Amino acid sequence: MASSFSTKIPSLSAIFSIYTSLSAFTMLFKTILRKIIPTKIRDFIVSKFTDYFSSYFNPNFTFIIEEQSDFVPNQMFRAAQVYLPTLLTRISTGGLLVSSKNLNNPMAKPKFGIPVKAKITDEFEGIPLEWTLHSEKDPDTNSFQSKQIRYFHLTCKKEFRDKIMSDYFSYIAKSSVKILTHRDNLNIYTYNSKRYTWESAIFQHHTTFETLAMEPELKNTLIRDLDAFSSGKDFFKTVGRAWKRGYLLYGPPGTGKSSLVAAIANYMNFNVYDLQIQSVEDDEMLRQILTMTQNRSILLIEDLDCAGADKKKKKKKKKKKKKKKKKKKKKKKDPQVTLSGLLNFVDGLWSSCVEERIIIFTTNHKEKLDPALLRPGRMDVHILMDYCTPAVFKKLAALYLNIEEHVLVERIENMFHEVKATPAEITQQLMVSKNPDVALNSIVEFLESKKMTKESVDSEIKEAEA
Ligand SMILES: Nc1ncnc2c1ncn2[C@@H]1O[C@H](COP(=O)(O)OP(=O)(O)OP(=O)(O)O)[C@@H](O)[C@H]1O
Repeated sequence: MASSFSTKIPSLSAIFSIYTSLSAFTMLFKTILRKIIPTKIRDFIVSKFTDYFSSYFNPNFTFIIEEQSDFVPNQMFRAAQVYLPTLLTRISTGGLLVSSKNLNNPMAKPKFGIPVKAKITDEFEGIPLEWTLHSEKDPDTNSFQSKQIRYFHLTCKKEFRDKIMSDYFSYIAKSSVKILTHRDNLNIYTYNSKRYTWESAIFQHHTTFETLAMEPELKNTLIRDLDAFSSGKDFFKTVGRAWKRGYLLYGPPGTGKSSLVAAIANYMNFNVYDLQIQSVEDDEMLRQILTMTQNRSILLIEDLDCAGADKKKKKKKKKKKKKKKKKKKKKKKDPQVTLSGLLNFVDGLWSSCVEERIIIFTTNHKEKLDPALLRPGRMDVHILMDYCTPAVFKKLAALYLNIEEHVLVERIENMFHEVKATPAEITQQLMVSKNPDVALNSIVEFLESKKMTKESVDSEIKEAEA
């Protein structure tokens, strides 16, 4: 029995020789593989094997939702950004971001946000889900730039993948629209070109259509226009137009253009993106900046005549180009955004990258703007915010002094035929006192002195001409 057992077990030297042959064969095989198969193909095969085995054994499936998709903001990322703060109580790991941006009210309730790497659980029709926000430095930026790439991971069990794809994402999109429609605070954003990002602050401008003095007919027309825009999603789709509306507000300084923007934002419940176009380097940067804005928002470009969209600047630019050929100039400080770059967003292909967008340009000098901007179809509505008229004055007096009538009202209204005053100037006088006699007399004095100054300037001009 002992002898038959010993004959079945190979000797130690036999095992060693088999091991040596196998190792030699493996090494030879590896060397041949390395020599015959190019590195790229080898890596591909290895990664396929790894993917296959890891996905075979991993019961989960992960959706990756990047902030930018093909250089355009990913609407699903935005929807998740709006939706997830409603689930903050379900953060399972990590902490919470706490911030308070309400400069006007330090006692205001702080806002809570999702930190990077924190895990948030959700449940959809009984399916457990887990969200995680990730952020990495963009490998395409150099060491002086700090651009980050952000993306969400949404993980579920593999068997629910199709259900999530078909129903959950549309649920998130709908929820985010609902949340945005009923938001408590509006934000105003300004672009930080060093950090490549829009920075926000709470927008607390109290001007509404109630407190804005405008010709009543003009105000009503504007409100009707905004209502039609707001409920016009299907209409815009049917006629094949992007769901956006452009307003050009023009008129002298102090006539209420900025106040009107605030009234529109409050009426529509839209955030405001206030773009200082002078700080935008070129059309490419403009495209990137504007595609980072959100739906249901106002894009505001103030003082457009100072922003490279006026006729003179265009001519100047041509001259500059010629000069540049002769002599290389130092860094240019003029904005490089071209009119066509701007128009691309007003009515070009890029205008459709954000939905329910209001674009507002303001200018003190409409006559200086390039006619291309004023052509029909470019800015849908042109609104003149002008010097005080009797109707505007009556509204201001009612707002500031709570009066409908006064002996001085007619006198002041007649004075507006002889001397121009802006609503800003009139409100300054109305602030002098809450007593109507004092405040209205102050307006009379102010208008008299303005009239005298105007008359003396006119006579000086006449003398100089003579
Ligand atoms: N139409 C108006 N109704 C009520 N208040 C007004 C109106 N116009 C001006 N005001 C008052 O004057 C202030 C300055 O007005 P606002 O900044 O809106 O004018 P603007 O036309 O935008 O001026 P600018 O062209 O210099 O930016 C406002 O804060 C507001 O108090």
